[in-house]
Amino acid sequence: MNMKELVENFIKQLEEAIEIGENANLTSCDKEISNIVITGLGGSGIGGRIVAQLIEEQCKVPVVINNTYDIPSFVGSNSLVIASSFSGNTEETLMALEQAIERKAEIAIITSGGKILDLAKQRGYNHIVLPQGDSPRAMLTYSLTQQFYLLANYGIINTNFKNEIEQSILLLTESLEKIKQEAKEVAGKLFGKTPVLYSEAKYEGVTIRFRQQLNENSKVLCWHHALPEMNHNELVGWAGGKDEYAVVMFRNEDDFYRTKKRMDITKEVIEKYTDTFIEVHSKGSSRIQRSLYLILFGDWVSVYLSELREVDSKEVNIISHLKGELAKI
Ligand SMILES: O=P(O)(O)OC[C@H]1O[C@H](O)[C@H](O)[C@@H](O)[C@@H]1O
Repeated sequence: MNMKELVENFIKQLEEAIEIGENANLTSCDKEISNIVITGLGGSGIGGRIVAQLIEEQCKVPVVINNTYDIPSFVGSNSLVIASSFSGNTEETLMALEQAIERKAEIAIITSGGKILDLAKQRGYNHIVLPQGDSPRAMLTYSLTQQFYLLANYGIINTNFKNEIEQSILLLTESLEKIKQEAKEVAGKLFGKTPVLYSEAKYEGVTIRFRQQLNENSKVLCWHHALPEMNHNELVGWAGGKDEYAVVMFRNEDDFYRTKKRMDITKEVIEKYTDTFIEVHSKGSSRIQRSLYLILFGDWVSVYLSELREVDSKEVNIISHLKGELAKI
């Protein structure tokens, strides 16, 4: 499947992801979990980051997102370490996992195969197996959904997420044509420019996902930042702004009221320096729904922009080259 077909499958994947989670064979643990580390890279790390933000209101223990070889020194026998790797062979994730095992953490794994699945089976760790496929970033629906199932298994969150994902499926199905149309328009405005992506802090994971998709699918450089922090540094940097930069600001009905005002003022400031400032308003009655809405929107923008740029949205040859070079060491 090409990337466009994979993005086209987003809603279907979500349905399948629920089924996989429902049928997962998970065991509970007696330990009291005092902290959680979600470790993974790229398309497999971002699901954890987004979910960590989505559960903020009900999760009573700290959740740390880890995107590197090492794990934080606080990880110990009362930690839950969730390792997410679609291929199951990403070296950073495997090394972080080894350390978590040495520290006797509770381990849970999300993967479609590879070394990590072998390890999970050998050692009897809780694991959820995703369907085979390619491009981990096109499998986000699965890895994100399974994060919820694992967290619910350990009693970290309640099971309301299932209903929320089902509601999201309805919302996305209803909104799909509008999402695609708006995404196409936004891609047209981003074409030939450097995208700059903003959102409120609690939606930063979703904005990072958008950046990653523009990087890998559209093959463009871009950056992101979140409010209010952006107001305390980057806003000043806009003195060096120009029309070459195109801003996309995600706006959500649950953005904090003071931050909404900040967004309005930020827009007024930035519009003095660039003629492209696009506001995208999410839809949905919950944060899960709004997040999935924006993720799908961003995925479509990345595909449409790749078409305008006449690049293959799926290939990531440069990453394969990098991995090849690393394999020689
Ligand atoms: O999910 P994994 O197999 O661990 O892959 C993690 C990352 O690896 C590579 O860098 C891919 O090009 C990325 O698209 C992917 O997200």
